[in-house]
Amino acid sequence: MRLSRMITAVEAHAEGEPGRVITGGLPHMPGNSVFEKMQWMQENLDEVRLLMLREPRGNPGLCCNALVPPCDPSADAGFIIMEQTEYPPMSGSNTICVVTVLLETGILPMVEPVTELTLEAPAGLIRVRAECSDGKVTRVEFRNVPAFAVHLDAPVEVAGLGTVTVDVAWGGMFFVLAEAEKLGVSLDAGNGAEIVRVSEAIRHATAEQLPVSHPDNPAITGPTITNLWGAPVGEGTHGRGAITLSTGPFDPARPQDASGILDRSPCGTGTCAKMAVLHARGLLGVGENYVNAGPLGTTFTGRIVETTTVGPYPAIVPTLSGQGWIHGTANWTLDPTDPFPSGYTVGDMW
Ligand SMILES: O=C(O)[C@H]1NCC[C@@H]1O
Repeated sequence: MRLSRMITAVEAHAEGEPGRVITGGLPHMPGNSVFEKMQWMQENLDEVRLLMLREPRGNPGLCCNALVPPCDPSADAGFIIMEQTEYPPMSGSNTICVVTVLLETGILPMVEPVTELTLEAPAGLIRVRAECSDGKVTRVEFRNVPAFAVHLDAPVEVAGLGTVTVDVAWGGMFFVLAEAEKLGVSLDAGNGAEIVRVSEAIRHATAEQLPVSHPDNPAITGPTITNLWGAPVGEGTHGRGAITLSTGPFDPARPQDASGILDRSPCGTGTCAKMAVLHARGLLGVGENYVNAGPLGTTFTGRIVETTTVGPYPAIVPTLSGQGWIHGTANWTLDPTDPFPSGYTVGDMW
């Protein structure tokens, strides 16, 4: 066997959303922060993201993370997040997967009943409190980067839909948010194909008409991801969301061919963006919980712990919690003669 790559990974999911964690096999990535390492990877090693996320080693619904040494001396580990069309600066489900893998495989020591640690994400330092019992991480709560709304009730012209009223908010990624009922879109998981088509059209139009960038890091732009939200349906929940991740480019001339995938979890950064919008509208206060349900009925619990500002925007500091589960380990390899060194996609499911 000849190998040009051998990548070890632990397969995990957070409330249903898969987040593969690469634990070995990648070269040193230079940079003075995990954000810079992420930029280096994007420019020099993007084939690894494609290799891991595309077929035959991946699928449209997969997210992936690379563990990297942190640059900030106060951090215990660093991680670069990879999704189908971007390197998100932060991600809730991926943070939960990374913490679960770090502690349940012994990369970092687990202390029961609570392990406290700090991760360096591309978006910054993330303080984590993991509840642990009998060697299992039973809940991961993290203090997210500050979340804020940039646009509230902004009109966007969307091909095929007309004028759509949207919010644009940052929760670790830049989201465009719209109310599903006003669009006549059912949030039932069985309606996933329509949710994805409508969401991609809205995201594309919003990115063109209302482009945004992060005041503290203008290299972070968006919106790149969509949150169609609705009224709660499950007991003890406060809201419901269907988050669409793009899986390919959007062609405005062929909106019916839009390719995207629903987050299987309630989406941690999407929940934080929604909380920032609710807070900006005076509908969610400091100390209040927001339990958000995703397409599988699983939940993430958000909580506003304090307020702050980011550039010109009033912001909230949210915590977010949920659980992750390891469901496999893998040694992914690449034969130097493999004709698909970056994997492949086929239009039937991408
Ligand atoms: O939980 C989250 O924040 C994410 N899940 C997949 C897309 C986002 O990164």
